[in-house]
Amino acid sequence: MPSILETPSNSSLSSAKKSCQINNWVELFREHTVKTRFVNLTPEFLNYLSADSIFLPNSNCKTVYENTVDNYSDSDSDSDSQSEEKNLPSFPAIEQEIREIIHTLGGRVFPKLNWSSPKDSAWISASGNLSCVDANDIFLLLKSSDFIVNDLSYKDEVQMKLCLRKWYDLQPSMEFRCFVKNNQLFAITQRDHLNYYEFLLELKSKILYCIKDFFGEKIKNTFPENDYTFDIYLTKDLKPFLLDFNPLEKETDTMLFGWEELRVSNAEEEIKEIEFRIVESQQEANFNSSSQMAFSTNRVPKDAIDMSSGVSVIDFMKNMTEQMQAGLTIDSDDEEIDKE
Ligand SMILES: Nc1ncnc2c1ncn2[C@@H]1O[C@H](COP(=O)(O)OP(=O)(O)OP(=O)(O)O)[C@@H](O)[C@H]1O
Repeated sequence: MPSILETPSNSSLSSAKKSCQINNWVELFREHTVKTRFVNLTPEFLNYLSADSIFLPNSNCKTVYENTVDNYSDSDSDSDSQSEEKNLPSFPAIEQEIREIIHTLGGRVFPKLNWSSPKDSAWISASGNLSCVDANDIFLLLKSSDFIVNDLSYKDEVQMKLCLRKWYDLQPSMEFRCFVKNNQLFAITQRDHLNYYEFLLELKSKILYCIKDFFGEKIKNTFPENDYTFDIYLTKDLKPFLLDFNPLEKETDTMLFGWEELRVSNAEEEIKEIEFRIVESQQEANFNSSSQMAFSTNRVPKDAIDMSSGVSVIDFMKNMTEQMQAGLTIDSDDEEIDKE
């Protein structure tokens, strides 16, 4: 499997990389993707995101993370922390815009920048996933993620945006990554390649048919590139929704395919058969999980968490767990994407 995070070899962006920015494609597929809003990010805010240590801006709203740190503060350190607060950056306009968007999108959002979500930092949030109910939830996830660091490395070349998408409790079994070369769909993989979903074996040919149709009717002549990947979510009625585009480049995760297999695949000729891979047994899922553990490089943030109050990561996690057990997790509202 290719490594997901690779430092760009040079700073110029490929055409596909440009087109795959969510702010560049979402309008083209408005009817076929989830509700999305954007916040323009200022240079000051980008500097804050790029700064090494994890700290939250001066703000009125508090996350579980901040409450945890506060719990550890004793009275001697209170005045110190008050004077530190004065030096913290603050972004009231961005926070206000985020609050309004969260409200418009129904109270919970999924955050990402131009290309990436902070999926490697879900562990730090109280919910254990990427759902955010206020601005500080978003800041904490973005500040803790290596994928976001990678997006920020392009900040001098593109206008960086914070993208907020309406939150849905998606079924990982129904997500598929599809590969396009020379404007032809030639391969599809189950996106959650670490789990075996027996029911997919029976649905496989229907799913293939749905994705093939959707590609031909909605994507092929609309997306302005010839080589790329797209991610599809199928509702329980097998209605396709677009989740994401990525360049057909080595930095994109290829799940059940090896990069070399895709690279050498000859899509110059007309594709007669699309290769569709799903996990076919529990043993295969176990094998994929153990390989993922062995080669994983993106599971924890690369920088140690700099907690100025002196709370160790272990104490922090312990306290976080206690708070979660006390009921601070966000409940699912069972909302389905097909109710849109
Ligand atoms: N609106 C949403 N609500 C809830 N979960 C979502 C939403 N959008 C995406 N997800 C989940 O987050 C995962 C990652 O989403 P997305 O592809 O947008 O992020 P990414 O960082 O670009 O990932 P990749 O690098 O693999 O392309 C998806 O596979 C899906 O499970």
